[in-house]
Amino acid sequence: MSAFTFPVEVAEDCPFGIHNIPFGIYSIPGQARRAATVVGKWIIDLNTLVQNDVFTHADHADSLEGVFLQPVLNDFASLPLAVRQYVRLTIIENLNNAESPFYTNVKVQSQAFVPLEQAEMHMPMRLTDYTDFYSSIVHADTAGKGMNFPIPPAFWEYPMAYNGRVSSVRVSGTEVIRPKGFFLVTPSDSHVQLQPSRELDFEMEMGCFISHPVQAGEIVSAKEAQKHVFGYVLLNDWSARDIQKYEMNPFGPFHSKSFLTSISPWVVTPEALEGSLVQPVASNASVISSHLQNDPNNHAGYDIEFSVSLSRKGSDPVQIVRSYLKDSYWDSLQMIAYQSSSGCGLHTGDLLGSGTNSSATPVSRDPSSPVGCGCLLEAVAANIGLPKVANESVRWLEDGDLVTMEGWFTTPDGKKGGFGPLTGLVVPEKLSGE
Ligand SMILES: O=C(O)/C=C/C(=O)CC(=O)CC(=O)O
Ligand SMILES: [Ca+2]
Ligand SMILES: [Mg+2]
Repeated sequence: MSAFTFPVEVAEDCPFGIHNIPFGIYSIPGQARRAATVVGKWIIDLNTLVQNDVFTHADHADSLEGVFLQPVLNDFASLPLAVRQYVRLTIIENLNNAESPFYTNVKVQSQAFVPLEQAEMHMPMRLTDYTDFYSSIVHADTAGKGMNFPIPPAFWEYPMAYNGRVSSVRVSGTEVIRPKGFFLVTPSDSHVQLQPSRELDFEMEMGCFISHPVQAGEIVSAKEAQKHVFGYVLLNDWSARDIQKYEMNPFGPFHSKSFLTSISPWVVTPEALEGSLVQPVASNASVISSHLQNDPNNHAGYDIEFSVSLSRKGSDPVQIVRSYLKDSYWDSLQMIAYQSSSGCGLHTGDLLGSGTNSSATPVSRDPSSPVGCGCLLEAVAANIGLPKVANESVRWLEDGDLVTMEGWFTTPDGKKGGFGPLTGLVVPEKLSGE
């Protein structure tokens, strides 16, 4: 028997309580990748639950055969919402029942539970498309000043976006190789040179994975978009500001953002976020296209607290950023609606980045407290002093910096839930031949 006993122990600071039940892809040495959820310090292998008849619903059980043996969650994500909700609720019910096979069945006990620290986490989805949006007024205003782009009129009309590079989206823990790009070595130079970025940055974002496709030619309204959401991950849109400043004229970002985008491995469902629903985002109260207008009773205005911590030269991590999703001007349902507007269609596995999540930084604050900037560019542009790390002032990311993002919310039982950490270690650029 495993040490998985009733009642499940979930530490105060653990992101994975009984009502979170995110979905992810894990492996242990010698075994293929497969689907799991997580509670406390335990991975729960989902196919083992299928094989041991935990999911018995007459309408849903058949569709779960083999689905959790896939190396990505796309097949699960494309199942009807009722099936996915049934899986989550059945797991919660079993966790709360001392007589459940989770605690009493020898096979389930010996095969379903894997200590989290023994598992390697992988990309949860096979990505089909990746779009990154622009939804924070504070970010658009402050970072815009840093880039010499005032907030454009379109910002207030729809959630603006650019197309990202699918193959550059990688799971948490992937090293951040310092990117190279073209920019002036000194401002007086007449030509740019290909060189390693000196202004490497992070962007604190949330990613939304699509479940049911939107057919080509079909426009989805924000009011109808919820049924296309599979779930959410944390997303770090690593950005090279020197490359970006040169290349974003007049096109969108290219090399400055296409080297790596990291995501957290656990996909948190909209159901887990229901305890965090607050009011619809601010754009709903202004004049916008009717198909972008949210249903006040079915929107994605969640109260999620984000943080970014930085460790430099192996120092203790220092929380340098704290921001809130509720400060966004646009929500993920409006992003789905806007993405669909051209008739391009959406696919199971499309990833929509929220855009940098920033909140106001109080004018007078303790210099050691985190700032609201969702990226370093904002702090540089607005001359906001970040808390010191390893007794040093922070401007841009240095080789050896470890960046950790977190996102916390309230699960439907009123307890604290989280995404789990999203990390990336900055390593030097590769020299030719390496
Ligand atoms: O021009 C700016 O203010 C900056 C634009 C971006 O960095 C693009 C982007 O990734 C948008 C975002 O994350 O909000
Ligand atoms: Ca971004
Ligand atoms: Mg990126």
